[in-house]
Amino acid sequence: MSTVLQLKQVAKSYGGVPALASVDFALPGDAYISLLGPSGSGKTTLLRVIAGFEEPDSGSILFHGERLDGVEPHARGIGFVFQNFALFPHLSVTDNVAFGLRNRKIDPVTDVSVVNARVRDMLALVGLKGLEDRAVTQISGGQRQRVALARTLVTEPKMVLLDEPLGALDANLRSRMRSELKTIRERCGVTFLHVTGSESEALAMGDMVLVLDQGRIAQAATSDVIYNRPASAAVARFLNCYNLFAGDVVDDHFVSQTGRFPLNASLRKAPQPGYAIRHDRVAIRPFDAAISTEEIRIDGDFIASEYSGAAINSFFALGDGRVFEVESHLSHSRPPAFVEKSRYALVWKKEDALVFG
Ligand SMILES: Nc1ncnc2c1ncn2[C@@H]1O[C@H](COP(=O)(O)OP(=O)(O)OP(=O)(O)O)[C@@H](O)[C@H]1O
Repeated sequence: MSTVLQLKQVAKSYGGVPALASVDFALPGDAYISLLGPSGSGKTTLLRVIAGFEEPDSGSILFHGERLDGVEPHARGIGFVFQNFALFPHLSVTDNVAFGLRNRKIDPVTDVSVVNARVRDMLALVGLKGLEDRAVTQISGGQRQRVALARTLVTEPKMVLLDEPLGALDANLRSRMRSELKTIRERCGVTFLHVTGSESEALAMGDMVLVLDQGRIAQAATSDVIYNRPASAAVARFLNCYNLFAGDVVDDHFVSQTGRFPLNASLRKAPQPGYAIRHDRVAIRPFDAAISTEEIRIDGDFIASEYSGAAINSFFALGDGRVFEVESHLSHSRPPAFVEKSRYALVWKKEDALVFG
């Protein structure tokens, strides 16, 4: 697949503090890309640099093989959808969408019948037929999101950047708009780069997921690889589904404050040593249960459980005061009710742990 956008060692600092330390990646055409990172990792800065609202201090950005240095934002052919949608409140749905087309700096469209036809097609594409004359103050949040998208897409950008596009919507609408956005992207065939702080959104939407950590790409891979094989303890932490231990690899053990975990062979190269076991890879057994030689056990005092539809998440206090989480999927069997403050064995297979060293 051809490369649409390539960043090489892009860096940007504010007042001597790096927001982007050194960013390298290449994005394929016709794909949905999620950009995931915690608050302050540089996501918005990265989008602004790609869009041309900020110039990088160093490094290069190539769009369809051409360097973008000094190219004005409106001349880049890159659309931008803002988190708060930035619609004109006094204009109708149609006029909001037409605005970008009539007023763009390069090649504005002045023929009314052409504008009307393009806007009509675009409103149909994003599912807003019938709402053409409504004021944008008289439509729902999800519909406003679609107007913002239509207004960007009508200018036929070669790529679209979306900054937390679902952040302003309620939880219900957010999950509906995930599949809407993916469908709309498939219809128009351009690459979307979607910034989000939500790991579930990033994994659900991205054909490829970029994980940003302290101004660097910590991992770029498919959702499946990111989820099952995070490249570092930092990536595992952002996924919110791993218990993590700091410590060191000593001979064939990982030694942490909580205990010494025997290792199986594979060790992943990473900037920091760490040990990770996914919440749903852990079994909760009675305190007096025995384990096999292939298993690892730690003890924890039950704190509480949280029911979340398809799963129950149970929390345990470890000897060092840390909280350890176990996810039991209800498609297996429902776990018994655990007794508060009672001690249980928390057991996993050696081979299920990820060990970074
Ligand atoms: N205009 C600015 N002036 C000074 N510092 C800035 C500016 N913009 C961003 N920063 C700093 O750069 C770093 C990265 O910020 P950025 O907004 O890109 O992060 P983010 O990942 O988008 O965060 P969030 O998810 O909270 O929006 C932060 O430390 C931030 O304080």
